[in-house]
Amino acid sequence: MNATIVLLPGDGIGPEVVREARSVLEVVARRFGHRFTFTEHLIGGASIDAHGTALADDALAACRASDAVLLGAVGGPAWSDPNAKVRPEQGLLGLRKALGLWANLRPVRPIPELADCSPLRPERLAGVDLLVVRELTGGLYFGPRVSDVVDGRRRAFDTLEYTEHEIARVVTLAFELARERQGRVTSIDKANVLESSRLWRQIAIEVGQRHPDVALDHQLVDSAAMRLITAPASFDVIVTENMFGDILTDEAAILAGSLGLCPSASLGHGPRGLYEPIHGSAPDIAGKGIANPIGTILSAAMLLRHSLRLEAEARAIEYAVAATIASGARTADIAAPGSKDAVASTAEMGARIRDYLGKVEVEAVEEESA
Ligand SMILES: NC(=O)c1ccc[n+]([C@@H]2O[C@H](COP(=O)([O-])OP(=O)(O)OC[C@H]3O[C@@H](n4cnc5c(N)ncnc54)[C@H](O)[C@@H]3O)[C@@H](O)[C@H]2O)c1
Ligand SMILES: CC(C)[C@H](C(=O)O)[C@@H](O)C(=O)O
Ligand SMILES: [Mg+2]
Repeated sequence: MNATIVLLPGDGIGPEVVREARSVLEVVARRFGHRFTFTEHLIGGASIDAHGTALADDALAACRASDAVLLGAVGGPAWSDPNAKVRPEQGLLGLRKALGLWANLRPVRPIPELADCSPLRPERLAGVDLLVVRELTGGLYFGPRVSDVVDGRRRAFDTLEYTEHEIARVVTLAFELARERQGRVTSIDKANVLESSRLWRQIAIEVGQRHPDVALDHQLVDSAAMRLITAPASFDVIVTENMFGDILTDEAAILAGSLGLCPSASLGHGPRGLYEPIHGSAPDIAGKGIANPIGTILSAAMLLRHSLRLEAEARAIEYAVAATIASGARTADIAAPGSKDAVASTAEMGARIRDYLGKVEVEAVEEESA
């Protein structure tokens, strides 16, 4: 197939990890006989420096015209002045909104060989396989906001606002995805305090009534944060509002062993999606060539699966990542403490994954995925 993929490397480690994911996609194209056309654009701080805006019109137009977008990360200390008029994160939020990407899928499935990397005991990690469906274009991120001075005192507020429609579509998607998995949805809210959460819970119940084959339970976000650590295997699909989902998924990433391992897919009504690792620009390690590229490479696999409907190709990447980990390759973030094994750079990890991809038996993977 022919597909146009826009690359938005962004800031910090973004360009380092996107470079590896692009090379992985190029190997997939060669092995499976596709033609992927890549165009690259600036976003975030890099775009502010070049154009004065976090996402220029031509970059957005290219994303709109593409089949899928692969993004690295935005942000960093150079653009973090609280008084700044323009911020890198506006580029990412604007892109999600402009493309209508209201659902963000964040799967977490710990790899057994990496159990040592997690601060949790291995028995707690047994059977963990969860998917967070995070609402992505509503809530505190997009509600009315004010920062002003009243009677000589500074004041600021953000608004957590949701409509019935915004909640229903993302909760419905969570139920549909649960049907393909273990058939359980946990809706996470703060219904003991927030009006928006009480509406969220009512809608979740109504959507649940239309999906009687899927089990629904509700949890309050504070105790859910605890249960993610004490009983992570009790979750199948989690659905939650934007900010809760942001926070809970960084926490859940630690079940996998590192933030650097976790991919995501942002989807709306059509096939076009935005794919990005859940981590940020990691200013503390940027430029050192040591970032873990796996979250971005697995995001590229999600791109193939969800936007291009290339299931066999997506699985081939996932097999290659699993084989690479099984062979002992480790970037610094997933190296066993005190391990004497040579630690792989970002580029070495990418190259090892591509080597395994080169050995995948294309026909066997295609048959298995059919
Ligand atoms: N999607 C995005 O673009 C995105 C996501 C989160 C944060 N951010 C931005 O990134 C900047 C830094 O935020 P932060 O430091 O709070 O979070 P971060 O995710 O950038 O980093 C948190 C910690 O995880 C480590 N880490 C992250 N990704 C890694 C990887 N691939 N390999 C190895 N280690 C990795 C970092 O070194 C750091 O110690 C901020 O400007 C923030 O707004 C962007
Ligand atoms: C950078 C920031 C706007 C973003 C978010 O909060 O959505 C990030 O933390 C994420 O998880 O993708
Ligand atoms: Mg986040």
